[in-house]
Order: sequence, then C-alpha cells, then structure tokens
Amino acid sequence: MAGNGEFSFGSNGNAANGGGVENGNGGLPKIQTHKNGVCHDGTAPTVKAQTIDELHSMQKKRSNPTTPSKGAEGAFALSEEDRQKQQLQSISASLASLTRETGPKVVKGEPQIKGSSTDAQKVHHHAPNFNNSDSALKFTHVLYNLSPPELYEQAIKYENGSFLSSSGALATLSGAKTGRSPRDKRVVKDETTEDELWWGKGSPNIEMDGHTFMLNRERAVDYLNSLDKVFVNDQFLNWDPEHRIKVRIVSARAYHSLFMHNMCIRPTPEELEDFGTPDFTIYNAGKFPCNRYTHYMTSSTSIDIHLARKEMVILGTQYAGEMKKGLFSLMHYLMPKRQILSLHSGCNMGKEGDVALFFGLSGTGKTTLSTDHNRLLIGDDEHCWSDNGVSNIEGGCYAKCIDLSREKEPDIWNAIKFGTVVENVVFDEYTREIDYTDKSVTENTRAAYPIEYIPNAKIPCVGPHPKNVILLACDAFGVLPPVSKLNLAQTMYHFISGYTALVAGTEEGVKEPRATFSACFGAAFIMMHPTRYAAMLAEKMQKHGATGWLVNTGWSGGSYGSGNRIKLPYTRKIIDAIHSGSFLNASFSKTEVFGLEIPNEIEGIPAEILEPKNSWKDKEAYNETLLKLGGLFKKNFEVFASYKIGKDNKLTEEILAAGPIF
Ligand SMILES: Nc1ncnc2c1ncn2[C@@H]1O[C@H](COP(=O)(O)OP(=O)(O)O)[C@@H](O)[C@H]1O
Ligand SMILES: C=C(OP(=O)(O)O)C(=O)O
Ligand SMILES: [Ca+2]
Ligand SMILES: [Mn+2]
Repeated sequence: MAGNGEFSFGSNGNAANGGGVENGNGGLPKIQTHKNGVCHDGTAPTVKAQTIDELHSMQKKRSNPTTPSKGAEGAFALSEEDRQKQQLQSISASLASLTRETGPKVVKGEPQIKGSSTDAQKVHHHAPNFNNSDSALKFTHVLYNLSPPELYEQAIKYENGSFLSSSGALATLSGAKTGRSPRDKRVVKDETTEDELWWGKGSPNIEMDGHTFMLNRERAVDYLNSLDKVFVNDQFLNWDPEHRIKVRIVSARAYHSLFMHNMCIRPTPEELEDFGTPDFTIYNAGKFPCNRYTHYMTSSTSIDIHLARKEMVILGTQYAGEMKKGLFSLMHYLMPKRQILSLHSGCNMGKEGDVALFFGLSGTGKTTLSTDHNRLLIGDDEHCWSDNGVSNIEGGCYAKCIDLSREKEPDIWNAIKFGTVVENVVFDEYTREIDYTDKSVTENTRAAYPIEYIPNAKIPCVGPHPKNVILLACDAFGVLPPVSKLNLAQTMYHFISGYTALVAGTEEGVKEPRATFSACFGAAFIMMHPTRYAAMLAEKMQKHGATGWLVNTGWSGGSYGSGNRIKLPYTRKIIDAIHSGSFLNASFSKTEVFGLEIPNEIEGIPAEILEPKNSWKDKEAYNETLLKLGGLFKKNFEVFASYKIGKDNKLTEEILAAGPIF
C-alpha cells in the first residue's frame, strides 16, 4: 500500500478527507499516492489559461451596470471614453494649484512599480517608492471611489497599523490624534460670513482670512500631488433628495477613503456617472502639518473651512472624525439657509411611524439608544428636520467601542464585520480578536460602518415629523432624574444649555465630574448663533406637537465615585416608555430647583431611582450637589439672557424662567 511513487498533496482535492491521511503504522500520517505511481492531475478540471499572466488576468472581471448606463441613451449622450475624460478633468481641477496655470496630470489607478516589489525595495532601501519627478512632469494617480475590498488591500499593504481583525473589520490607527481638535478649527471671515456666522466668545468659529486659507490649501494640495497616489471619494450628504449635497473627499490614506465611504451616502454607479461638479470638497493632507509660521496657526494642526470657496482643508491630523464633523458644520450653514434645521441627534422610528430624536453631547448615548432592536434606525448622529420630516445626513454610523459588549449592544457588535473601520482598538496579536476593554491607545475607540449593517435600518433614511424629542445628559453629578417630561420652554432651555458632565480622564487623577455646556448639544458644529437653531426647533416642535424629555444616562445614587451609572437596560426601559406613550397617562411630581416633572412609576424600574433624592443616602450631599449644578446652569445661561429667541418675546421670557430656581 505504501507505494514507491511520488507524493501527491491532494491534487484531486481529497487527500485530507478521503482517507489518505490517517494515523497508520509508526504514528506518521500516511500520504496518499497514486496507484500507477505517476504524479498527474488529470482528475481535476484544468484551468483555461496557458500562462500564469493569462490566469491572473482572468481573475478580475468588470461587473455589468444594474441599469443600462446613461451613455447609451440619446444622440447627445457622452461616450464612456468622454465621460472618463470629463471625470479626470474634474479631479484635475480639484487638485489644481491656484498659482499654476493648469491642474496636475491625473491618471486613474495605481502607479506601476517597476520590477517586483522586493526588487524595488532592494534598490531603494530607505524609500521604496521614491518619486523623483518634478511636480510639473509627474502624474497624480487617483484611486477613485474604490470598493471596500480594494481599500482593505491598499490599507493593509501600504499603511502601518492596518490589520484585519478576526470579525473581518479593518483595524487602523489614526496616529497622534485620537479625537477632534476644536481649537484648531478655523473659518474664513469674509464680507458674507462676518454677518451670517456666530463669532466671538463661545463660538466654535475661530476666524482666519481668505489669504491664509489659500496658503493652507496650497500646502495641502502640493502635499497630496507629491504623493504616489491619492484617494478620491465622490459621495452624497442628506437622504432628502431635494436637499442632497455632493461632496468630494481627497485624501492620502485608504483608511480615510474607507471611513468616508462608510459614513457618507454611497452613490450608485448610475448616480456616479452623473456626479458632475461637487458642491463641496475636502482636501485632507492628514499627517502633513500646517506651517506654524502661517498667520493664525497655533499648532501644527489646522482644519479650515472656506464657505465661499466650498472647500475644507485638513492639515496635521489623521483623526477621521474631523472630516465627518467638518461636513456636519457645513450642513449647519447650508440647511438653515433653506429653512431646514440641522440637528446633532440620533433618530429612530417605531413600527407605527413614531419618530424620536436623541440629542446629546459625545458619550451621552445617541448612537447606543437610537440603535434599538425594536425600532427602525434612521441615523445615529446627524439629521435634518424640514417640512418633509426628518432625514439622515449620513450613510453610516460612528459608534464608540470602549467596553462594547455583545450582550448589551448586539446590533453594534454584529456591525463590526468586513467593511467596517475600527480605530485605535487593541487586538490579540495571534487571534486578531479585539479587546474592547483595552484603553491603551485611547478611550475614544471607534467603529465606522455603513448604516445597512444595522439589521433594522430604515432605508432610505428618512421619516415623518418627530413625536418625541429626547435630550440626553450623562450627569456624573447624579442629581438629574433618570427621566423627566419637559414643557416647550424647558425643552428650549435645556437645548440651549446643552449640558452633560462626564468624568475627567483617570490619567489626570481628577475624580470630580466636570460640567460641560455646549449650545444646541453641539456648539462645536454650529455656524450661526444658537438662538437661530433654537427658534427653529421651538417652531417645529410646536407645529408638529412633539413632546420634550430629559433623560439622564449618567449617575444615580450619588456622584461619580459614590453612585453608579444608571444601567443601560433601565435607560432602555425608560426610552421604551417614552416611545409607547405610556407616560402620557402617568402621574408626575415636580422636583426642587430644576422644576422637572418626573413620573411616579415606570413598570420594570425600581421606583426609588426615579427621584434622585431618594436614591442618595446622604441627603445633605445631595442638596449641596443639586445647588452646585443649578448654579453652573445659571452661570452658563447668563450670556443667552440678552438674546431674543424667535419672533415671540413671550417664548423668550418663558425660556429664561424655565431654568433652575432657588
Ligand atoms: N445608561 C446608559 N445609557 C446610555 N449609554 C450608556 C449607559 N450606560 C453606559 N453607557 C455607555 O455610554 C456610551 C454612550 O456612547 P454613545 O452612544 O456612543 O454616545 P454618543 O453617540 O452620544 O456620542 C456607550 O459606550 C454606552 O455603552
Ligand atoms: C464623532 C463624534 O461624535 P459623537 O461622539 O457624538 O458620536 C465627535 O463628537 O467627535
Ligand atoms: Ca457628536
Ligand atoms: Mn455617536
């Protein structure tokens, strides 16, 4: 039986399971050999290729469009060749330096590296892809709207710190910056924006002049053009077809391109054919810093918005959220000009069509609570409220993953699969399993996935007018009730205040909660004065009869240190009760200081936690903490006291009276 022929390692595909390998004599597995002792592979069908090159050329094929391409219709339609040419011209125009006569010569696809990659590395040991062409002679290679698998290959091949995780997600590092840099955000102040935007104390818009913007733009464009290749994404914002915005993102990394692929709305191949000129362009130079000798620059990071030029430049940060939130700022300018309210909120819809908005600062639960297995997800972070109802601005979600658990957040857990970008997580070197508890790189670990990765996403991501407006606060002082019903004036008061208090980073050794007030629950992203958005919200809530709620997703039974964070299942029960309308027949009591209406009971929740006072053992400490927080609210609201909100003076007065009283 153990013949004398040559070994054949399963050429007919059955060596492993066809009894060929078994523990026979001497403990060594027997290896199947062919009866006649000659190695051949006659039983397997042969490949229809004569050479290796031919075989490889067969591996990839071009997919057919789902509907006939527009090019085929009508006598005036463009040929495919002309369309491609126009597209390259448009990209060249985007990448044009404004001080030279023409844009760069752009070609689609990856630059060819001569010889094998190992040869190239041997020759140029320190700079494998060293590019020695002057910029005037060089071609800019454009990787245009690549698919996720192609972007994976690019990232894993060329970008340090990019790995495949065990669930199929792409694990990446965002570099030195693991969060946004609000102090480095600049907006060009010109004749128009001087009057239109919110400037000065409290405003997120730090000014710069047009000339300085051009210096930074030139720097970013020159850097991008000096690379072997750049990534270009053409995508959409806003699921409301009447108010869809076309955006182009030029970036240096596959990670950035995949991130935006997931986060913006993905055009169909047919929509991409008709894309034309973008409404707004981002130049993301990532790690390449700004020049600190440049006027207005206070660090080597700069995120610059020029509304008149419809452009944004990013220098000196690779944190991808900067692009997402930069576009959100843009929408906070464009949409209100069309009488549409832009919202930093999550949004979902019940089976009966009841829509809820979830406002809140970072970490308060917008993503977690809008992702609800019993409801349809419209979006987790950025929405518009127009006369047509609500629409998501984005095509994806951006979830925090610190301490993520399969049990508590199954839908988010399952969304972290092939196509998803996970940032700054730590994983096992061998199994590539992510350890979601590991904060070694940052506490702000993130996952960006297309919204359809959530099983009950509502596609298209639009819905009718909201029924409930839920304001989330993570109150680490532990004095705000887990839930209270708000009247319109209170809703506006808390919306303008935009309160949350998280615990400061443990590394600083600070154990005290720190209060944050951020107007409209997103002061970092609004462009006009907060009262402008507040007035629109009041008007819409009134018109469509929406009810306001304040939900504390933070501490109970004491401040951070003595109490505990309210359990997520309790918060979910509270949210369920809001959605179901069961609260509307409940009895309420009014709290001291904040004057909040709290329900006396909710099925499935211990009654004593509903009134924070009852959950604190130390009543004196409770009163002290309550007054302290009330004082912080009052102080924060002082700047708004001199503003009129909306057309109605009565509402302004009511809002001022809706704050804490003591
Ligand atoms: N009671 C609670 N309600 C909401 N989130 C909670 C609660 N307890 C703990 N968490 C955690 O707090 C975080 C909320 O973050 P996230 O939903 O991403 O906020 P946002 O989208 O508003 O930035 C999640 O990590 C979630 O697991
Ligand atoms: C991306 C962000 O969103 P959030 O933390 O609200 O989910 C952010 O604020 O940087
Ligand atoms: Ca946010
Ligand atoms: Mn979120």
